[in-house]
Amino acid sequence: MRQPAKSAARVDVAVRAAVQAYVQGGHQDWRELASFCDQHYVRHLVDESANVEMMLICWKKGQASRVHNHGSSHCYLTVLSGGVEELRFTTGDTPLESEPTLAPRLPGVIAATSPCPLLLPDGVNHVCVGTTAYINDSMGLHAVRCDDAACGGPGAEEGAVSLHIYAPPIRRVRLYEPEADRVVTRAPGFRTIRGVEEEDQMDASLLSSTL
Ligand SMILES: N[C@@H](CS(=O)O)C(=O)O
Ligand SMILES: [Fe+2]
Repeated sequence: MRQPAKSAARVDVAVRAAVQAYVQGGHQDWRELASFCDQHYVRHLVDESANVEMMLICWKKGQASRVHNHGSSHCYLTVLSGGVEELRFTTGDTPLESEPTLAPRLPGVIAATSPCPLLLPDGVNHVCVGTTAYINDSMGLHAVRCDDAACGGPGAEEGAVSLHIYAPPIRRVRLYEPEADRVVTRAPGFRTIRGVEEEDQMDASLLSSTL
């Protein structure tokens, strides 16, 4: 992230203030956009500009993101309902020679390289309602999961809903797949954009609206 520290600090103050005002205001309008999918977590774009994008992510219990980066963006994750667990990873300092490899045939997939670097666990955060977590690529990678352990044990909620603000919008992510020994580059998709369903994204098996 090539951004002066002062400018990053201004973004940080502005985003946190806006999010906290929204949370403290007890707004419920996000519920109109929130819908879940049985197969995987889903992303709903609320709005975007050249500098920032805002989305809701709906997680059923047990659903998780794979280990990923955030395409050089600032990433703010605020839980609106339920709770999620964030597992952090680093890849260590060793530069790794990587070669192109077979990429999965899924929408948005751009390329894959092998091997997958060793993923070193770097902490666990439980993000509860009203709390904001922050990550960028210089801090490492993460995988997020919704389960009963995340916050407060079994609840009546169907799962969790989180509000994500990425600055600038994320156009490419890297997905780390140790089981396939590869790193996949993908353009992330959405289940809905400003409340309108993305028709080509409705086949859950294509993982289009997840990373
Ligand atoms: N960064 C992920 C959600 S999370 O795991 O932070 C996404 O945009 O889909
Ligand atoms: Fe993420």
